Amino acid sequence: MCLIELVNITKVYRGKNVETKVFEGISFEIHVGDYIGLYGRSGSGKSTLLHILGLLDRPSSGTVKFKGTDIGQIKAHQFSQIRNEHIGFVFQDFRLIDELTIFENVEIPLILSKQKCSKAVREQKVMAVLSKLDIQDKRNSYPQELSGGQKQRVAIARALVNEPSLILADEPTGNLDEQAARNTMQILSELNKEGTTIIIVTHDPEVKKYTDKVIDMREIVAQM
Ligand SMILES: Nc1ncnc2c1ncn2[C@@H]1O[C@H](COP(=O)(O)OP(=O)(O)OP(=O)(O)O)[C@@H](O)[C@H]1O
Repeated sequence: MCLIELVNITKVYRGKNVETKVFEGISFEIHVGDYIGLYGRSGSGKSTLLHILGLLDRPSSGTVKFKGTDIGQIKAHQFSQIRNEHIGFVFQDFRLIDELTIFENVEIPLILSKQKCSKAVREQKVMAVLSKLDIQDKRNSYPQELSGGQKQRVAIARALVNEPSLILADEPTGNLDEQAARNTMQILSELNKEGTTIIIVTHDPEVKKYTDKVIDMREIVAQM
């Protein structure tokens, strides 16, 4: 089943003096259950593509369909609603909020979700993902009190709490030592086995051992 369909996508950044065409006329599909590594050299457009797949940005032209819905045809608030409910993000620098506890950080997507749930349900959902990621004992700690690997587990818990169809991970192992990186990749593999579609942007060749498919930016640009 097709989760995301990109048809004839072009992305051009128009600055004051410079116009950068990142890619032109690319088409491909992401299927439910895919575990994809997105590779390419620095500046090749990986983040740009990830932002389009994650509904953080729109292409300059072409069609993006998410679960069959043409996202070019929907209003801005629906666009962010689909993103909130269906997509979880994991970043290299974790992006946890320092002023909030681990519990509160993981609770954020539930508070932002349009499908409001009670405090008791939020508590139950947050504790379930914290336990799944084996970080429940840190619920009252603050991000700066955790190791890099623990922070990334919290970030994965936050990405998961809304039970998204898709997880997009931008260099998730980039700030981790070898052990924590392996642990993070094992967690993502488990989630994929449980049915979550995952796309990982990476420079790390080790990640290829885990993913099932590769999107190489060189091939995408070669389509142009
Ligand atoms: N907001 C922007 N405005 C103008 N140009 C941009 C913008 N964002 C990215 N670019 C340009 O688009 C191209 C692709 O950038 P992008 O960040 O997608 O690459 P990347 O493959 O993710 O790189 P890296 O691995 O270094 O993060 C680059 O030439 C970059 O300068």
